[in-house]
Amino acid sequence: MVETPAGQRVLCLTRGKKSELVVGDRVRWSTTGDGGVIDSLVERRNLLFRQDEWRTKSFAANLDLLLILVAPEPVFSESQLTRALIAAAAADIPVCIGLNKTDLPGAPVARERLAPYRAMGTPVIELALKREPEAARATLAPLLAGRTTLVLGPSGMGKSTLINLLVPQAEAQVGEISQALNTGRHTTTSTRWYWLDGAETVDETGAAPRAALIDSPGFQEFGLRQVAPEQLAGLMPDYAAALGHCRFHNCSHLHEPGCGVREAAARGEISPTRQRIYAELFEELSQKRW
Ligand SMILES: Nc1nc2c(ncn2[C@@H]2O[C@H](COP(=O)(O)OP(=O)(O)OP(=O)(O)O)[C@@H](O)[C@H]2O)c(=O)[nH]1
Ligand SMILES: [Zn+2]
Repeated sequence: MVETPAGQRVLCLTRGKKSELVVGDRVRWSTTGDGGVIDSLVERRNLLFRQDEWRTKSFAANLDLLLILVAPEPVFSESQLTRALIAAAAADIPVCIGLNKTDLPGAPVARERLAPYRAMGTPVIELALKREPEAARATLAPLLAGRTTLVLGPSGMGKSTLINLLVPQAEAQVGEISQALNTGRHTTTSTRWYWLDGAETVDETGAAPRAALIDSPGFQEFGLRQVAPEQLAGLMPDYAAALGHCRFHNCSHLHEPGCGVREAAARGEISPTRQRIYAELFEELSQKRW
């Protein structure tokens, strides 16, 4: 589906067998009368994707912000959060963590788990999308204004609630959480683009870029095979801040003597959980590629 600058939506075919197009792409296309055909892709500003051993899965292109939703319940995986942050850093996309459901009793623990992220400079906002929708709207408005934002989050964190709050006409379904499994059902099955109204700002040229939200389906695995192990530390802000003091230039920061990163970690500048995730990722990304 291609949208013209005038806002008309045209159903287009692609040339060739397999389409590599993703939501957020800009394309050149020709009309075929009742529809259109996509001729070419305009070069992407950025592309957020995950990659495992077998395949690459793109989320969306040309993003201004990645908003990662987490919540006290279901308990979010710090490994998944970190993977999303690393993928965004690798694609040069600004990030923000949204802690939702702050009305729940587990909020202080979740807030504590996010402290290392705040400390390393990752913006964290607090939301209670269901309980305090107007406050959530006020918190989100300046963040989303004039930008294209991809909302990412494991199932059950409140993605659909957020879309429904900001895009009243969206028929995004709000999934009822599966209490028994302590996991949400996957109710969002395709990536969708929504224009946001009422969040307009004027840029330096006097134009008012419209705000847009992209809703993507939940995911189980977040492969980072696009990242080489030696790139990893540079893409994790707490690790990156400690770089430049290792005895060996190709230090893995795992076991080498004279490692400035491990010294920083020993001083408490890198959380134990982040150290564990780094070690796991380093190992995973060092495995032989087929
Ligand atoms: N207590 C509380 N519950 C919330 C809040 N926001 C959302 N929920 C609930 O959390 C559950 C999951 O919310 P959804 O918006 O469906 O989550 P989702 O991330 O879209 O999940 P999927 O549709 O499974 O991908 C629903 O039962 C919501 O009512 C909140 O601020 N506080
Ligand atoms: Zn080191």
